Amino acid sequence: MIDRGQAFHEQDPEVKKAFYRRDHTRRVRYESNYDLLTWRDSLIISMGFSDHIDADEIPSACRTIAIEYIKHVTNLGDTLFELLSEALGLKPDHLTALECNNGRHFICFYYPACPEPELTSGIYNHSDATFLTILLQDQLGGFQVIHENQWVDVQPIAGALLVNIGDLLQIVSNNKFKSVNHRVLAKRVGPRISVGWFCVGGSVPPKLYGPIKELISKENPPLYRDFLVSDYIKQYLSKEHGTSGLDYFKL
Ligand SMILES: O=C(O)CCC(=O)C(=O)O
Ligand SMILES: [Fe+2]
Repeated sequence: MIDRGQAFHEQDPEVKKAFYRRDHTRRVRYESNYDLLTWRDSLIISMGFSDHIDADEIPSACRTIAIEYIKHVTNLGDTLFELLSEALGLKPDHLTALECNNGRHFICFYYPACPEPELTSGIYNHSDATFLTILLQDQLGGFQVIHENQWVDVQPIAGALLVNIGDLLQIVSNNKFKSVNHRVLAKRVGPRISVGWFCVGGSVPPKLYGPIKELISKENPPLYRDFLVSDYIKQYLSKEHGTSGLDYFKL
């Protein structure tokens, strides 16, 4: 997947141009220098509105492997949601019944070598506005998480996947799970390739989420108000970089 993702990003710009769009309703799109604060390009396949992927829409450089990868990572996500449900003391299908595994986005990132890495970042400090994120990274390194107020390198391990809890899972679990702040450093060496699988929950028709009722009691009152994923994302995007939308939904 890493090799074919790199192959897509290293094609002639004329070929990539066909996928370049800023229209977020498009299911397959290529973004370059999206917000100028990040030193990376992205190939996005959104399955947010429907699960069906039209193979012809996916760039031929990575089509076969991307379809295969999405199938496997979606299965893995389903299994993780079962385990996470059980860890909360709920039935295994609880989180999938809430459609936390829906609203999936596959993104293949390309972080080019950067001549002045101290002036930018691969992706700035943030937590994900997702329920769950599964990442595949190459061997270059640069991914860091905050641990005890310090940035700690997450060393790549060949064949390993990185799983991050996102803000939305923190809310529905009423803080039993915590989303993690992370970033990717820009580097003089590159490119770094990573592949993310993000799921932001059911949004068609819009679904109201909030702390799971079974986790609420007199001793554990709800810490957040109910919200629509679209409202959460709107709030998240309106914030300064490095702050999540969690505070806005706190009771
Ligand atoms: O590229 C990576 O390894 C992480 C990307 C990331 O954190 C994000 O896009 O939210
Ligand atoms: Fe992230």
